[in-house]
Amino acid sequence: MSSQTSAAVQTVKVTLLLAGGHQYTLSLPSNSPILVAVMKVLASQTGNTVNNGSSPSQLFQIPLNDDRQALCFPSHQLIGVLTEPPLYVQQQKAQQMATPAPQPPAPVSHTITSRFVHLDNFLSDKECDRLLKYVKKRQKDFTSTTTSTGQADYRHSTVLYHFPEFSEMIVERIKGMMPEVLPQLDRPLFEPHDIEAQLTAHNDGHYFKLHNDNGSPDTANRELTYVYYFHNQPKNFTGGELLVYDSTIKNGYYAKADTYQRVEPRHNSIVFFLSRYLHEVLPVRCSSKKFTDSRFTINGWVRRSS
Ligand SMILES: O=C(O)CCC(=O)C(=O)O
Ligand SMILES: [Fe+2]
Repeated sequence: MSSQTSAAVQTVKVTLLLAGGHQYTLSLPSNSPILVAVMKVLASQTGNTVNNGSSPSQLFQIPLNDDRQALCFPSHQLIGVLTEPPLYVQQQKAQQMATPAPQPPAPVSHTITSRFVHLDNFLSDKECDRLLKYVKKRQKDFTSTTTSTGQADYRHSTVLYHFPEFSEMIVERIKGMMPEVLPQLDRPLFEPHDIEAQLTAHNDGHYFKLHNDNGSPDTANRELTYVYYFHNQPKNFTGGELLVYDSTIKNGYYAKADTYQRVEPRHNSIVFFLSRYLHEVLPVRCSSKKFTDSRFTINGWVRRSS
């Protein structure tokens, strides 16, 4: 599991001052990769006493308004940054930036790579054993999954909705991980309004086709999806990888790109990603067809208040 701590992370109000007198204000975690990139660009521009246009421009693509919009601009349009509380680029770093090795220009791409955080060893060995014994005992309580659209053949798996022996512990841990996970997904810290949890089993031939997790009015405030993977040892299925698709921006809205991030359902690992990302679960092959050999998950969603 990542050892990153949250102690120094705070929300920074950032106003981007752009060429032509434009400005945009957004809130970012102080360790946001976007904020770091913006400050680096400024520092590197300071190093060129006269900006003769020789330094390569990069394309900034910043999600705004809960991802309903994106602000895109080439880095040479960035004139200054107003931060509250004040942030200063360290002088030494700025000087290092001032003499950069020549770099090839960054390719201008309209594909936005989807971010995800995948952490191993989420539970202790003892907890995993207890969980595997628990699912075996509850096998008869699993029911077939459905989708909100009711579309047949869109999803095949079984699910257990009520499992307080584990769901309460998992939800508390997920909550405690928010300060570590959100900055890595470039999202500001927020107090979760609710965290849902369900226990799923994918056996032979099961899958979940392309979907997002917040596309209906009753799911619209889902911000993060988490999936905790576990299975019998040795593993007795193949497939079942999670594909998280990248995005492009079409007419100011996010759309699916052809590229994706592939997540292996590793035993005792947990993955976090934005619920708006399109994703799918590839078919599972489990020749024994035994329930206990399934690809198991505890998965759910972190909701914000509105
Ligand atoms: O099992 C997985 O890897 C993902 C499950 C999923 O996408 C969902 O339940 O919405
Ligand atoms: Fe999903």
